[in-house]
Amino acid sequence: MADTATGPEHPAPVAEATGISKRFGATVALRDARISVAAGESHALVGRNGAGKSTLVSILTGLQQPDTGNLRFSGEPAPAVGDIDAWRSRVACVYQRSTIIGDLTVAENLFLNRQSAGAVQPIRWKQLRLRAEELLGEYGVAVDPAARAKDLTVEQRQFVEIARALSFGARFIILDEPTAKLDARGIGRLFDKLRDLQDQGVAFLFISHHLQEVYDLCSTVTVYRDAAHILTAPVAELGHQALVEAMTGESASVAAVAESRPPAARAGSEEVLEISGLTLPGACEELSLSVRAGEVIGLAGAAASGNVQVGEAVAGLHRAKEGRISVGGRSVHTGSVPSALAAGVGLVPEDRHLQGLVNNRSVAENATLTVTDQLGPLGTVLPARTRAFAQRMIQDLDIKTPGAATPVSALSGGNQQKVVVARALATDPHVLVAIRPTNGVDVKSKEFLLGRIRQVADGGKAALIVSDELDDLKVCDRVVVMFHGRVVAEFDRGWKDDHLVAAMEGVGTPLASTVSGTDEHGR
Ligand SMILES: Nc1ncnc2c1ncn2[C@@H]1O[C@H](COP(=O)(O)OP(=O)(O)OP(=O)(O)O)[C@@H](O)[C@H]1O
Repeated sequence: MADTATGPEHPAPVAEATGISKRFGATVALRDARISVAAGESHALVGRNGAGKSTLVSILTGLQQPDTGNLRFSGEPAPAVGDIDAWRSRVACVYQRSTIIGDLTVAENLFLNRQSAGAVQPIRWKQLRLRAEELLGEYGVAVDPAARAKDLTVEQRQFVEIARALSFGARFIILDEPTAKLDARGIGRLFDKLRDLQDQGVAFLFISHHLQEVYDLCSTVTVYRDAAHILTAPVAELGHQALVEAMTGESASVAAVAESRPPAARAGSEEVLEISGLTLPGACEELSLSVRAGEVIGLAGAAASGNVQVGEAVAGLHRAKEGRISVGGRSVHTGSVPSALAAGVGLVPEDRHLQGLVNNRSVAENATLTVTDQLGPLGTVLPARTRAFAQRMIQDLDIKTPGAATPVSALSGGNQQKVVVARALATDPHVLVAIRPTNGVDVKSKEFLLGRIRQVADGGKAALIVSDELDDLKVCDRVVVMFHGRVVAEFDRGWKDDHLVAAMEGVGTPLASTVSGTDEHGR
């Protein structure tokens, strides 16, 4: 920004970073990058997977030191490394993954390490709870201070983290993909809260791969590409196409996946996946669904709909109380992962951290975990074959990594997700169950991933995409919508966004109706 004058009329930016460079070994994560967030501003930071966003966040929050560059908060130099309290009073970050401790109560989490006035004074639990109640009340967060943190919803947990940040005095909060695990209503409530806080002078740096959220929430946007700052502009002056072009450096149309019409499933083709009368306690009741060879079916639903559990059950992760799941006509023992694997089910799990990756292992090992039997004779695993196999996947899915031997933990979030998808595809599954497969993946890489899932079906297999992301669902031949454990609607290709969203929210579409037509893009 050209105007750097400060004073009562022009307060210094709450955060300003200039000339920031950071390397990890041979990887340049940031090159002479910059950002400036004004007081009370809602500023978006966008870029493709691996562009350097999370690295910037770790520098802005004092977790990592830049190799070069300057960092100031409200005009003052950044605190010394390790002065945690000083950093906390300037900036806080709400991550996609929780930083609060599940076994502690909300009150304990809020006042962790500051329960009592002095080291020798005992903790007064009742007082702690009252202070927590007061604090949560002040920021309008309706959460019981006595509740265990692990029992909170993602949304409640984020609100607690925001309240905790504000209570340290921070007036600058970074949100790193905060909506990734929220459904539409949860996102709406989060945005309402952020707007309230913004009215009170709190500034945000908002990171998201959902560009519509940038338009809905932010006034300014900064784009990083290949470790460098590309532009900063008022959101209102930058159209969607221009924003994507800045992110990708290409002028290609962004809507390639949505607009490319995949071939319809072959009429009369065999049923590859059949779910009949499935009851999973607490998740779904008497649910039936079938997917034919050549089909990609969407199983849509909001957070409590049960769609994720149904997908997981197909992969053997949940035992059914009643009902049957069969793949290629063969029954799968519900609750048995080996049985599902043997039947040819591949899974992209919901949480790549909990169910997906082995962090300290290489990209090659992670990508080939499911196919070790193909990597050498008689139970041996040949490193050269593993590398070659992984190399193909790295190219196939456009995974940004220095090499196949790089530990998967050194990859950016979106590239880790691609490794998870690569692993599921490696087995050449008969049925691919992909749960929110493009979570954390940038707009361009989404095309690759969804295109690859489409190819599974086009090759005569079947795919089930379990998601509430409209972009994920647009590649599907048919979308089945669940609400509170039951199928409430079914949409053929060409559905309208608002109809599908309404069905996921449990309004509108009557039970089992089939809705089709032309969507707003004329498809
Ligand atoms: N600890 C690390 N060790 C080695 N390389 C790293 C490390 N952290 C990040 N990198 C590399 O730095 C680059 C920037 O990664 P970063 O996580 O900042 O990207 P990002 O823009 O946040 O991506 P995403 O959208 O996928 O989250 C990537 O090439 C990544 O592999």
